[in-house]
Amino acid sequence: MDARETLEEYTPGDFYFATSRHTIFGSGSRLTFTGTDVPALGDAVPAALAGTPGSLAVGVLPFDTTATPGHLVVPEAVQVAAPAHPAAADLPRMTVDGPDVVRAVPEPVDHAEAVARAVRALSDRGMRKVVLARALDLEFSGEVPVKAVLHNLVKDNPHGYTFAAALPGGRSLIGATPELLLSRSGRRVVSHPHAGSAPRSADPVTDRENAERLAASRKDHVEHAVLTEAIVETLRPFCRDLHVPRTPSLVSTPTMWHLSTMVTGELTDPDVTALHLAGALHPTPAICGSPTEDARQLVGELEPFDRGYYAGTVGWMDANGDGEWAVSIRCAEVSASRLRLYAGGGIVPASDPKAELDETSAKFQTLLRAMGLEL
Ligand SMILES: C=C(O[C@@H]1C=C(C(=O)O)C=C[C@H]1O)C(=O)O
Repeated sequence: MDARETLEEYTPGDFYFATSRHTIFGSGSRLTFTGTDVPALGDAVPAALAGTPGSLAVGVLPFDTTATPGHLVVPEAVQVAAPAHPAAADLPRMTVDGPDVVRAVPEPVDHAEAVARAVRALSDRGMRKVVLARALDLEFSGEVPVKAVLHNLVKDNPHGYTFAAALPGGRSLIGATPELLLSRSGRRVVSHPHAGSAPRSADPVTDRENAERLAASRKDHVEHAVLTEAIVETLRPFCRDLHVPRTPSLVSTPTMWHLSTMVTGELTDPDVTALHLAGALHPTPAICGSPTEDARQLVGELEPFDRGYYAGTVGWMDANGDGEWAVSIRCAEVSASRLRLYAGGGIVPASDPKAELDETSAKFQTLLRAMGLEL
């Protein structure tokens, strides 16, 4: 089956994960693992897969792994197909009828106010960074056309990780993220953290200027360094060799510019699985902050919703413990006729509330474009 056929076959409830290496498609569920104890999930999954070569577990971990259950399944059927791109770029766009209602949660002015409070809290509490998110709630007259939105997301995003995964209660998580939390292939591990952002522009001159301003932004480099340091600190004890570029690279998605750092390492103990490592890294300062516990607390104080599976991780693992776990951002949770879309940004002492509000609006574009919406 090629990547295009897997996309045609997809129905909500299936698992779809398109990367530049392959497209993983899982349907049905032979076994389900759910729970708030991530290390226990990390033990149960390889035990269940052992002895069944070629089998995979796929699924999601939430932002708050202590409050919301991780949800993993062993699909009845798994296809590992070729990458969706470049062929997917030539697919026709699917039409998505617009929603009847769009509601910002919180109102944009209140998000900017929360950012201002976060900046004060960082200095009062001696913290380095917190990530604040906001949401858009969309209500459709019928079922949300998840398949069409996924199709357009795949078409629009040649790089990164474009995904759809089942959540408890018949819900789905769909999105296209550029950020790799962790992949493991044998002893080789890779993490590709992203922090520091600027919007893309249809005008090439403005687009270049935005990129150059980001590359030169002290504030964004500070935001990025907090993240990379945390990733390196967590991975170092597991690795006998860790390669960390000295300076971040400028990378882009169709909607955003980012600073990113490709961290690669060699595992000391080959029995440490991809899920184990993803659980150790999560929640990184890309989506939570630093120090982690203080940031988690501040997120709870300032955001008027539960993040659910946004800012968690989505991916797969095989019987050998190899796998890929992407950071679940640029995504939406879908339940029947409702869709909640999330976007957040890292706040550091030098952050400006209006710029942070604009950054979340730009990050919403990944999903909004796939729905044909201009908001
Ligand atoms: C939190 C999000 O994105 C994260 C935050 C970034 C930032 O603050 O610059 C950049 C990339 C992501 O790690 C999101 O898209 O919702």
